[in-house]
Amino acid sequence: MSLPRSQAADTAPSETVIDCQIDKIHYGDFLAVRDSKIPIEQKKITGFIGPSGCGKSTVLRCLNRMNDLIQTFRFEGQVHYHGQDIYAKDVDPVVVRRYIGMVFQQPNPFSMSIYENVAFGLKLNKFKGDMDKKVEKALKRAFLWDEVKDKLKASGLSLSGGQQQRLCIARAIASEPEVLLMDEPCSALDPIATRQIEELMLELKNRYTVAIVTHNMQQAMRVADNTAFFSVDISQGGRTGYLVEMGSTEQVFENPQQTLTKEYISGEFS
Ligand SMILES: Nc1ncnc2c1ncn2[C@@H]1O[C@H](COP(=O)(O)OP(=O)(O)OP(=O)(O)O)[C@@H](O)[C@H]1O
Repeated sequence: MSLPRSQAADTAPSETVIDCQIDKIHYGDFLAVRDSKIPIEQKKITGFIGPSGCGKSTVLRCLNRMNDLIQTFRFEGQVHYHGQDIYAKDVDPVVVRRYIGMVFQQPNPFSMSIYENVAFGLKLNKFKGDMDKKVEKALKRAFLWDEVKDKLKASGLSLSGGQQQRLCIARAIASEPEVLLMDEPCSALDPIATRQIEELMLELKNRYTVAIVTHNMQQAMRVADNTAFFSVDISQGGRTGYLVEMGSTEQVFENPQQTLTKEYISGEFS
């Protein structure tokens, strides 16, 4: 089974690559997210913002079925990747994650060499071509090659936090996904490493479609083309996240349509 992928050269830049319609997401009996429609546009960075617990990470992880690994997780809705529902019965989540890769909050290189970290997914996918070339290309695209080219056999864990996160990005892009999901990729990093990752994201969007969860609104403003603002509904006695509004980052920050968005943004900036 394979999933369709964009022919980048002959598609318009604003094509929707992932169209996510969430009706309900439960963890056990807990309704975590409801009624949210989130289109992810090709070769753009989409930022997810909102208060703690509003479901940003849950929604992001839905986009490549990463939540399937949680036993209590239940999804009602559809996530269409180029029109194909990735939650359909015959779709293998492992294949989904080959097209839609993920980078986590804590840099999590494997306890193996820098080279092996990048080659890991390729070996898993039984890549038969020139591995050295692939590893070099991924490390170059992750802006890490110059810093590690003379120590590829050193442990990935010997790198600094920022370098480890760039290594994880290299690992994620080595198998050429189309979409990269990033769950607060800078939250464990200092300001300099954060800035490097932000610059890298801006470069990556020339080749990849990116969605990022961030707590940092300035970061969303710096990197995101589109922004989705989520909030928490406590009206029924629960704490259920939902999408309040989504649009271009400029529109959401400068001309929000919803009072909740206005209040959240002005609260953060005043
Ligand atoms: N594995 C899980 N089991 C049970 N509940 C969970 C699980 N993961 C998340 N939740 C709950 O789902 C809701 C949404 O969590 P999520 O982590 O997606 O929110 P978030 O907006 O990313 O939060 P934060 O900004 O604090 O990281 C929260 O109430 C959280 O407690």
